[in-house]
Amino acid sequence: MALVRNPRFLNLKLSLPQASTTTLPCCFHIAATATASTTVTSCANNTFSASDLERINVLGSGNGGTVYKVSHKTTSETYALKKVKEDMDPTSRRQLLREIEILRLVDSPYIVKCQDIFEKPSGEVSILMEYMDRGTLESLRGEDVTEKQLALIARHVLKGINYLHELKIVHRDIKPANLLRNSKEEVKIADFGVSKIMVKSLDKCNSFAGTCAYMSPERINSEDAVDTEEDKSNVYAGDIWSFGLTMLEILVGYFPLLPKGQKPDWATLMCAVCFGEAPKAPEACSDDFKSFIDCCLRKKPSERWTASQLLSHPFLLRTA
Ligand SMILES: Nc1ncnc2c1ncn2[C@@H]1O[C@H](COP(=O)(O)OP(=O)(O)OP(=O)(O)O)[C@@H](O)[C@H]1O
Repeated sequence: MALVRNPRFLNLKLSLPQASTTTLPCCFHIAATATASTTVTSCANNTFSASDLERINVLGSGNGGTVYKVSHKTTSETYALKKVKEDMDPTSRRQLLREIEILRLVDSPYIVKCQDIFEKPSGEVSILMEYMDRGTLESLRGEDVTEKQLALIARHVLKGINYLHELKIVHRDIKPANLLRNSKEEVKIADFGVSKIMVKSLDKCNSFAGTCAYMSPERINSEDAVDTEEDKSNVYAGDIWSFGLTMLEILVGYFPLLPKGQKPDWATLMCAVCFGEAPKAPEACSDDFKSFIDCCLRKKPSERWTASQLLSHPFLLRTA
């Protein structure tokens, strides 16, 4: 039984499905003259060299590696450098390849920008990203977030989700730990390790990838939660469920699928998602917020609003 590390911001991870390739994309190769550290491919227009960067401190670490705050020696610009483990298992390697493929595709003010990607001859890969100086939305823990502040956060995240969905990318791991803030009050989506590009319109996306606490009912139990073909093909709705849970969690201050203070475990969580009522905003919240959450957290995927529809919801008008 998987126990949750933190009772407020949950992080129950499950493994990725098997993919057909574990090789780096063709553009991702080391030049013949490779030295200890080589710039391999650039996500943005600028090209960096790893030797131009100076480590300042560790920002955090996840399953795939460690993220450092670094400074560019000449420009003094600050960046975040994600160093991926060298001894990656095939699953982590697939995750990295997916992340790189998507980072090279996306360019939006609502997605954490990838500046460059480096690979050492030893196989160690580093991803240079824009630095988000306020960390993840988990850092809002213990803060009294008002509905107005939340509406601003929600607008940014939804714009990012809408951008991804227009590119036919499903993020599949929207949660507080994957949403980063900066002191310009911007919120951006990060971590594309379990995301998927929907190549064909009939691609299914019900695999168990991501953080299960934030998974929609249809991703946990595709048999029970979907009745119609429309439900089955609406793979993007899973991101809306995770987004709705995340927004509600930030406002109420605890994981909303379980009673406050209850220590969650796998079975309780799965029952709550699949068999319980969809979580609702507390009575004390505004009618607009209650309606917003209701539009995100409908158990049938086809009844959930899309990111584009939610961007016109009255709750967000207070940020316009
Ligand atoms: N661009 C960034 N700017 C500032 N801090 C960052 C940035 N990217 C990551 N971090 C910090 O580094 C931590 C680790 O990030 P990373 O993406 O490696 O792992 P994770 O998302 O927490 O876990 P996992 O990869 O296992 O899902 C984050 O929780 C965050 O605090």
